[in-house]
Amino acid sequence: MTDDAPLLDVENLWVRFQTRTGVFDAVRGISFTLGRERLGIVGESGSGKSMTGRAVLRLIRPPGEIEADRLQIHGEDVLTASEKRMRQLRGGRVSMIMQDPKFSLNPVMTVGQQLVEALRAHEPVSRAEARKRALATLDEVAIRDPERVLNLYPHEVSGGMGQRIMIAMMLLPDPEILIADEPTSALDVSVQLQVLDIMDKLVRERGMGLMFISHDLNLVAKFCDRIVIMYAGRIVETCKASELRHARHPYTLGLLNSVPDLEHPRDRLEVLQRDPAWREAPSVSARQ
Ligand SMILES: Nc1ncnc2c1ncn2[C@@H]1O[C@H](COP(=O)(O)OP(=O)(O)OP(=O)(O)O)[C@@H](O)[C@H]1O
Repeated sequence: MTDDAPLLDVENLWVRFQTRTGVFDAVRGISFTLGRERLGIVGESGSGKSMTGRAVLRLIRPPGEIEADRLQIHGEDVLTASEKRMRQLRGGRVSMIMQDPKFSLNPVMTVGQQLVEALRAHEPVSRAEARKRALATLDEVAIRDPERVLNLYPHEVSGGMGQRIMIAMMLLPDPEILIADEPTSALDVSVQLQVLDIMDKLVRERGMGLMFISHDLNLVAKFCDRIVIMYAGRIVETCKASELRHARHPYTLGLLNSVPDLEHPRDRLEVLQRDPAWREAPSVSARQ
């Protein structure tokens, strides 16, 4: 590991699946880096966002295959790491938050048991110490009465609280990188922003790198420092969030215009027109 290495360094990443009808490339030669910043990965369904996030942790299940010229977590090669090492990295240095906490939390263990186990899997701490840290972290994600919540089972908590518990669990081992894959899309709109705010605050305070995967370009623009736009497994455009208004690619413009805006309602929403040439254009590099 070298200290000046980016937290994530990805060059020419491919994710491919052998299917009955031939080879399908879900990610087609993308390159990006992640520093201590909030990087948004945006694109429509099927554009390869989730596969990119999963590939970083080598979580692509067979028959899926990963290929890359470089795939490094803070200077460490993911492609050649042992499975044992990958288990240490997952949930240790790199945490991943998925869409729906109900599927990520174990239904037959209390919240407290899961938080304690999650921490003890990565650090040799006593149960008492792990419990203390779990309580402190629940407090950080704005959960009132954390003592009571530790004794609850996942079905006894609301979606918003479940997702905050997941965030607490992922942050307990103090990761350097957080990969959040549509972390709030299963939540009510009112709870979404609350959960995002908490995540944002923690990422900033801890100086972590965040890879935020979402189909919602407007949300990502508010919440991230830098944006990568994916289409058909490639990066078609990348820019600072603050410069999104200068975006040029018609796909990016289409994504910006294809969502309803309550402040500026329009009679008709634009239909995203696709040009077959976008598929074939070379991927843009989002390395810094
Ligand atoms: N086991 C598989 N075999 C073949 N193709 C697959 C397999 N798993 C995923 N894919 C394909 O890979 C492509 C990229 O999927 P991915 O989940 O990364 O998209 P996404 O951009 O995250 O979309 P979503 O927002 O719907 O999750 C999709 O077209 C999907 O159908």
